Amino acid sequence: MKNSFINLLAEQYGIALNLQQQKSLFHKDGPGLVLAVPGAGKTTLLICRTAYLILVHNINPRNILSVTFSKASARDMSHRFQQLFKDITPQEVHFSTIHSFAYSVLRQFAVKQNIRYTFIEQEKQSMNKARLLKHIYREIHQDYLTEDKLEELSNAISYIKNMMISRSQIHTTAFEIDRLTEIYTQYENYKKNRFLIDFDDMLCLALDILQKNPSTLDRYRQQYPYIQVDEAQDTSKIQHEIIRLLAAPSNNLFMVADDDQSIYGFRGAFPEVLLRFREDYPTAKLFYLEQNYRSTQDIVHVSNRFISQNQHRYPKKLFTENPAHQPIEILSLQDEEDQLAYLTDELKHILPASTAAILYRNNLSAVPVLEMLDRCGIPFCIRDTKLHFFKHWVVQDILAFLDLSMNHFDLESFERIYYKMNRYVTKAAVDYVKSKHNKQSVFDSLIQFSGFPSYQKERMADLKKSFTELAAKTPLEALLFIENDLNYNDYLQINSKRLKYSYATLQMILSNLKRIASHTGSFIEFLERLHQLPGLMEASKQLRKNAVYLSTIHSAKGLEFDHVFIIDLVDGQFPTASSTAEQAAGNSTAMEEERRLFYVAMTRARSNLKLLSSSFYNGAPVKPSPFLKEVKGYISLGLQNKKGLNLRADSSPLWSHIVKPFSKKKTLPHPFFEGAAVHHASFGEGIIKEIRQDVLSVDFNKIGLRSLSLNLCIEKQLLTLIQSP
Ligand SMILES: Nc1ncnc2c1ncn2[C@@H]1O[C@H](COP(=O)(O)OP(=O)(O)OP(=O)(O)O)[C@@H](O)[C@H]1O
Repeated sequence: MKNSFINLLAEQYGIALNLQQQKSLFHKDGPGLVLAVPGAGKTTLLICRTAYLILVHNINPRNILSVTFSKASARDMSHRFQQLFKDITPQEVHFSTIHSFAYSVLRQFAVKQNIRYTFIEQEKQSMNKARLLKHIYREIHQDYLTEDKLEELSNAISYIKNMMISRSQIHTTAFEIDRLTEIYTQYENYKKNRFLIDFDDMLCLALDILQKNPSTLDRYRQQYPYIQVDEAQDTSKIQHEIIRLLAAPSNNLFMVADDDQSIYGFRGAFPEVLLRFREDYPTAKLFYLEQNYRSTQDIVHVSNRFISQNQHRYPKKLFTENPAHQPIEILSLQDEEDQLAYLTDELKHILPASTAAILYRNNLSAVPVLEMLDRCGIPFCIRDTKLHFFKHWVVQDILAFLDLSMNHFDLESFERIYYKMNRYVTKAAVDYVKSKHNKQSVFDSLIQFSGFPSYQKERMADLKKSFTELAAKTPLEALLFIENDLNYNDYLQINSKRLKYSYATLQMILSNLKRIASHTGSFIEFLERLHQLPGLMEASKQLRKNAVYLSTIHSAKGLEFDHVFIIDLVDGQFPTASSTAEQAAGNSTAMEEERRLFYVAMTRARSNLKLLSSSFYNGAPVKPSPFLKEVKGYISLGLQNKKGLNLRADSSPLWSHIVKPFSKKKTLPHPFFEGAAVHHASFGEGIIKEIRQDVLSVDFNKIGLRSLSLNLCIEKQLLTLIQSP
């Protein structure tokens, strides 16, 4: 029977399962855990096993509960099953998320009890989740909750529920949200009294119903004697609890997971269940899928070595029969500008564009990339919707500076920024300015305010002058002026801790703004661009064909591309500074998750993997990500194995083509030379300090030393020669 099913799969459906896949597929009764590597055919296995249970064991599809973590995976499984096996049964074969199973439990219960639950996430609600959390936060803290802090709070609430943390234990969590227990309690009370539920309440309520109603639990157990779980590494503690309860006592539980791809710790994923599966189910069978069908040997070899450094994992031997293609490339570029120029150049040659993806750790990295791709006419598709950059308060502050410079009567902008410039403007002075609103400009009111001593009035006159000067500047000059001359940078640096932001993040936001500003000639153009980019981003979601894919690594899970570029690989960004600090203090949990994240990123690539770092980031010198050094070592080991040579990585000729600085590119003919005075369309005047192939280092009068792509300057006619020295 078994053999004929395998033959049927091969002959009729064109699926030649390997021996490891076959072994796990034949596991029918009792607990089984399949540990798989990336691209090993986990989903292939699950849909084939579903067909096997139906065809060979005559199990009614209604009696199989197949669940996975995300809606996208459930849809993918369903689609793939339908494509292959739709003719094997007249019954519908279901693949769903655990949330959707929990919802069906809740719905049936609610109908019986005559309760009407409403989802609080729904936008139409007068008090939806976001509004409610903002309201509670304001009541408790007398302060506004920003969009990114809202996301953090929302994640914290989700984590508490998914990890089944009791209210009395909330204070033990690591979230940096003051009075979290109080916020959580008020949020829960508000919902409870109105039969409102959020996404994770479905899980809490379903578990509660199953625990408290033995007859209901029994009914579900009888309906689903076979349970299959895909992506089990992403399953949270409460989800595992629901599954554990349902599967008992027969425990016909078949879980497929890659513990090395568990990257949702912050949302409550609980892969520990996998690590102690044998303790929870002593009769459990363990299976391995170690053959990768996706990537070339180079990628598989390096990824395998890299992930093996984690301690808390099931050791696996990732291998592939795919050929070697070309070694992974590590590119050390000068700065982000250089990185963008490199990407543009590479992407021009990749056809169709949809075979390429640009992946990043932090979704702020997307901003300059999408701006550049749009400018260069390269179509892109961006999946992540939670990019708060354009609404961020730092961006809003900068816009208020610009607005006030253009309209000295703009009281709203003045109130937003007056205390962010270190100009000692008192509350009484602000009240006076308000009382004179519409009659005279805010600056004239400040100069006239009788409560100020004469030296302070002089300062106010200077401030007026500064804002008049500001209005005459180019957008980039204006941003630099706000940062430095109007002390906004100092404000960010001094207050970042109090505002619970890392200063590096705030700098990155300013940096992104400057990059956008550098490509615009006037305030209006700059404002229009800021307005246009979120719209382009939204519209890009519809584009998939022939568009480069931009994604955080988290959102790229499960996807694969011929060409993968992982960008911004600098120390402190990836791995994050906090994971490095925690590791130094003896706790490697966060660092292990960073490593898994990097592993997920590398294993998205089929054949071309490029890892990009830079020497400067946000204007400051940085070190490359320590992950790169490690990867370099593994690449060279791979080369040694292939060639049977014992070469030192940094001296071998083989090595030199792996570390390929961008500056090795051919440059177009140009009139520039070191020492020449030049004028740049955005950065103004400066002196060329160095020309190394395509990298031009210019010391600008206004912004200091910058590295530019020479080719880009020539192509876009950005740079002109002023005079010889
Ligand atoms: N036995 C096999 N022979 C040939 N190709 C296979 C086999 N099993 C799976 N594949 C192919 O390998 C690729 C990866 O399979 P699948 O998407 O199921 O992997 P996965 O384990 O879910 O990957 P990941 O976890 O990295 O997202 C698919 O293109 C699939 O068709």
